[in-house]
Amino acid sequence: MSNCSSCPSHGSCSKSESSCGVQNNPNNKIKKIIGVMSGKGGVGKSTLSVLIAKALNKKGFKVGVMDADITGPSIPRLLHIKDEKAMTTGETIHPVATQEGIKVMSLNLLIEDENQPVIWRGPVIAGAVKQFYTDVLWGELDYLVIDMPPGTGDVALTVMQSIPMTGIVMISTPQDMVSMIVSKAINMARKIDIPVLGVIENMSYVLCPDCDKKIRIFNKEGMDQFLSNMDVELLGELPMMTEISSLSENVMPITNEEVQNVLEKTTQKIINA
Ligand SMILES: Nc1ncnc2c1ncn2[C@@H]1O[C@H](COP(=O)(O)OP(=O)(O)OP(=O)(O)O)[C@@H](O)[C@H]1O
Repeated sequence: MSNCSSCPSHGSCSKSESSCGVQNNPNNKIKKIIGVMSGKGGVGKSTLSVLIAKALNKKGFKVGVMDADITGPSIPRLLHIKDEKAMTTGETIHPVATQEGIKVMSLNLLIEDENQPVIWRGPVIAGAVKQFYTDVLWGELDYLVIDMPPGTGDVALTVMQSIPMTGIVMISTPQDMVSMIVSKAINMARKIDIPVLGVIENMSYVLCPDCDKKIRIFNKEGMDQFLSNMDVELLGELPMMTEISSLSENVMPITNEEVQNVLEKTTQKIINA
């Protein structure tokens, strides 16, 4: 059932209640929904979804993470809850909460063996993601961070059309092919009228362990050109580093100053969205 008063887009939406296809669960009060998207797989979407959620949680906000990457769900591992299972009562699914209180829903929290593949066709996957919005008891949240499915296909489109998103943070890496595909994702978001809050360039450089020099493997000019062509803000550049790649094994927060700066700028942008 569509319910304008409980919708995160209430007040900024041009649709009437009768023309709205979004189903809001009346038991949930979610203030803002932020998608983390790329268009290209393997660029760090899930990693950044977790880092952004943790940064918002550290600021004292109530945060949830929805793992909409149904065929490659990695959020439970990254948040150290891979052995937990979500409970269901009737048609309601209860999210699993992390130690710091972040509520999480992922297909891997519903299946017995995380190593089993999900061999479903697009519409079934899209239906599962919609259920993560309508049937999960998120309760009161300041922010729901959605780790978007990779690509700009059917599932991403359904998520973007059926969940009222406040904005999208795009993740890219400094490679020509990636920025071309990320441009498609940015154009897709704009066509559906979802604001793109900015781009995080992940794996931008490696820090020399001896002299701290930034070693850039890819051409930086290509990224500058991409940002200006797409008229999109750069939220920051993240180094390629072990502290980030070992997020699923390491429970200690990442202390690197550059990572902190990128997360601070991103969370401020989300808070002001
Ligand atoms: N800045 C970084 N430094 C080092 N490793 C990183 C960094 N960002 C991501 N990785 C690693 O790259 C791999 C892919 O990251 P991640 O799973 O977050 O990408 P994704 O875009 O969500 O992928 P998929 O599309 O498959 O879901 C992971 O092994 C992750 O640990």
